[in-house]
Amino acid sequence: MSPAFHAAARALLADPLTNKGTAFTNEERETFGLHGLLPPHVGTLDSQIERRMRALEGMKDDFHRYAFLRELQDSNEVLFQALVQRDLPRMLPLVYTPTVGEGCERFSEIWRRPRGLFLSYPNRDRIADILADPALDRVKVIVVSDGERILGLGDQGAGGMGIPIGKLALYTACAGIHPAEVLPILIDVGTDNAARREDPLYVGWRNPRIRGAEYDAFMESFVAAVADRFPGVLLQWEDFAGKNAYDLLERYRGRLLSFNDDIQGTAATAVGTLLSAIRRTGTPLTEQRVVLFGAGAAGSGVAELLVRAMMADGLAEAEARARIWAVDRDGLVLSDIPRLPPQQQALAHDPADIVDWTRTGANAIGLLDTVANVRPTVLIGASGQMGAFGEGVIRAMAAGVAQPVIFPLSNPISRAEAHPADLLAWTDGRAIVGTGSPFGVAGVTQVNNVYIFPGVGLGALASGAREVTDGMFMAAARALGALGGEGATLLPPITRLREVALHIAVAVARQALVEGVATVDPETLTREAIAAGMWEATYP
Ligand SMILES: NC(=O)C1=CN([C@@H]2O[C@H](COP(=O)(O)OP(=O)(O)OC[C@H]3O[C@@H](n4cnc5c(N)ncnc54)[C@H](O)[C@@H]3O)[C@@H](O)[C@H]2O)C=CC1
Ligand SMILES: CC(=O)C(=O)O
Ligand SMILES: [Mg+2]
Repeated sequence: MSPAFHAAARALLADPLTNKGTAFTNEERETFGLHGLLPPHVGTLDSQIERRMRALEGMKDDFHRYAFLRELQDSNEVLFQALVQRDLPRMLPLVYTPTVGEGCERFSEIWRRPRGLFLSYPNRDRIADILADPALDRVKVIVVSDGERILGLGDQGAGGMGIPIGKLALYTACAGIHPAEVLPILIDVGTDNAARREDPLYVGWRNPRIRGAEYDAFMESFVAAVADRFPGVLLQWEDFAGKNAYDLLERYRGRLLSFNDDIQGTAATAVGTLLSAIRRTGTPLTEQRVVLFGAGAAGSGVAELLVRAMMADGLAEAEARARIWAVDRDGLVLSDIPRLPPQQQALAHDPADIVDWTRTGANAIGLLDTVANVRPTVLIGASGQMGAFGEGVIRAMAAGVAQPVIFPLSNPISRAEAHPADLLAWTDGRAIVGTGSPFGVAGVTQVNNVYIFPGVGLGALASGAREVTDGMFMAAARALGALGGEGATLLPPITRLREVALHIAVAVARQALVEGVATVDPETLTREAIAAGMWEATYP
């Protein structure tokens, strides 16, 4: 064997996209010169899964399981995906929320080998060169974050890369996007998290965050380079903080096929779940009274899609907005509060609306007073504030409604507004509860945008959409809501996420056709055709 042949054999094993480990057959070992590099046993995907499951169960905690699975993904993509897909309810909490939160906080500690791209500010003039890598020729889906608002855990800098990696693992697991077609990107413009910067192991750029015009110029070069290198790529903005989340979405949704998962994906998830919930309670959407706690990207996204859904059901815009109340860090969002961010101005009530409210204090109106006066049928948390839904608030809500719908959406578990078991206890089991992360409490639905983004992405790509419209998210929400749940839960179980993604993809693709943003022949856009394009985790 020539030196080149030996090198090629090693490269085959080193590349997670080609490595089959012990599952290389004897013929393949012969052809590719793998004899000796592998032990003599010829395994199967099943036996490999069994071995990894045993290793996983022997580990001391979920963080180590997360690190183990990341290493497996970096050594053998088929095996990683087959393992994840075989037991999604067990694996999702390990590769995604809640464990991915700790995975981001401790990203530098478990850094082993590269995955995806780090586009750091010092490399701002090299973006096109970096993207030119032929290994990226097949990329169809990008998830990008700048790490500033990682779940409810704040600024994690370069460690935020755990989120694009996790989201894209789910694009493959749920929407069947081939692992060679996904690209996680971390925009490293520094971090304002001093603990990260001062950590000697930190792998990111040790600099306070670049902001303002420099940041905008950097993002502009990034988008221009992506549009040039990957025409038609679907780009998902993820876990950007505050104003950047809105600005990037609005600035670029017409230039790139793109959406913001925290604003739009979360909105479709929450509205879809709510549509399922109201089939249980029997109260129409147009009669719901909704209190949102935390009116940032996720909360305001939910509110705007709710307004749209209520208007579709017959309310005037003002009537819909009158039914939604937002509480943020300065209390009830009112139009006379100075310097409200634009997304909150749209949700603000007139102070005249509350003149006859009973109040427990003279200052800002908090959640308890809001709940006591609005008597909401629905309470949604997207604040990242652990325990914000306390017993008093929940009992006040439950006093006014037979089946309170309560969704503490914040992730990970350490940031949830309430523990679902408490919500059930304080409402004598009457509450209909949905949480962002899985708590393992029977009858509680996981209300997480993983129910939406894989299907929206798949539908947008399948239809060759020129943009991802708000109508496509509304269609996704309705499709999700129509699926309903099993037993007390509102959505299909996690085991069925692949079916859910396909179902949503079909609805999204049809909506793209209706709105005239699809570019493929409508005849070809069948459920069967979309399903046929979904990659299965088996060895070639
Ligand atoms: N379940 C799901 O699918 C999703 C859950 N989330 C979760 O929602 C949370 C928020 O995410 P984003 O909206 O993107 O963040 P964000 O930072 O845009 O919004 C958070 C909002 O909460 C407000 N807030 C902070 N402290 C508060 C307090 N003490 N009282 C009232 N309001 C307070 C902030 O002022 C801000 O407006 C995170 O924990 C995130 O993990 C986000 C997206 C999807
Ligand atoms: C689920 C998600 O996207 C988040 O918590 O940010
Ligand atoms: Mg997110």
